[in-house]
Amino acid sequence: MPEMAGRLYAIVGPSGVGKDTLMRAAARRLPGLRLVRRVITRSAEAGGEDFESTSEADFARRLARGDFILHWQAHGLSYGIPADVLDFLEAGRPALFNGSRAMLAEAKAQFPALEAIHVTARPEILAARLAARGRESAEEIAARLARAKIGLPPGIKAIEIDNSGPLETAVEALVAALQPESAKRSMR
Ligand SMILES: Nc1ncnc2c1ncn2[C@@H]1O[C@H](COP(=O)(O)OP(=O)(O)OP(=O)(O)O)[C@@H](O)[C@H]1O
Ligand SMILES: O=P(O)(O)OC[C@H]1O[C@H](OP(=O)(O)O)[C@H](O)[C@@H]1O
Repeated sequence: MPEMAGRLYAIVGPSGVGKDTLMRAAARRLPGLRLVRRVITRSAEAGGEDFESTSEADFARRLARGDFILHWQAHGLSYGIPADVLDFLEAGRPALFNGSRAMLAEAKAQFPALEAIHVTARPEILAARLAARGRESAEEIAARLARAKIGLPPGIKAIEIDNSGPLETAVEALVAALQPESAKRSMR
């Protein structure tokens, strides 16, 4: 197994760029990598990633109790990263979560060693992928495409991966980024 420290990684980028697909492919290549199962106030029937569905009221209760190490809102939904990810990091295992570009400054303030991985793809490719995935309505897809342009917050450094082309090319870049020495070399 490739060498990996107990580091926390956030994969970010516009909706439909392929974050979940890349995460699953990287986990198949790196058996020690922990993929974080997010808590989301989205219906369990939505499909897509493996997540824990909850209500707004339950999310708020858990947030107040300190159950999330990071949390944010986007697309009218609340997202939480469960605190049990700390156990994996403390045990020296790396963990990767699907994050939000908008919360990266806050996440880096809280976890200075956090590595951000920014995945991009050309706008027409995003539109085609969201339509083909079919998880959202046409109206929701339009809102996600409008948000695609926000980019990274000013001053935030990230490893850049273009997933406009074949999936395998981006998977290789992600696997390299998740291994500390290569990650350092490709930092901007
Ligand atoms: N390189 C690629 N080539 C072709 N299709 C791809 C590629 N990468 C991802 N896809 C497809 O694009 C769609 C969106 O991917 P995915 O759900 O992983 O995106 P995401 O970034 O996690 O989106 P969201 O943030 O909305 O959850 C999926 O149907 C996936 O199979
Ligand atoms: O636009 P920004 O702030 O980067 O991301 C906001 C949210 O959009 C995506 O949500 P989902 O996975 O489609 O529910 C990301 O995973 C993130 O949680």
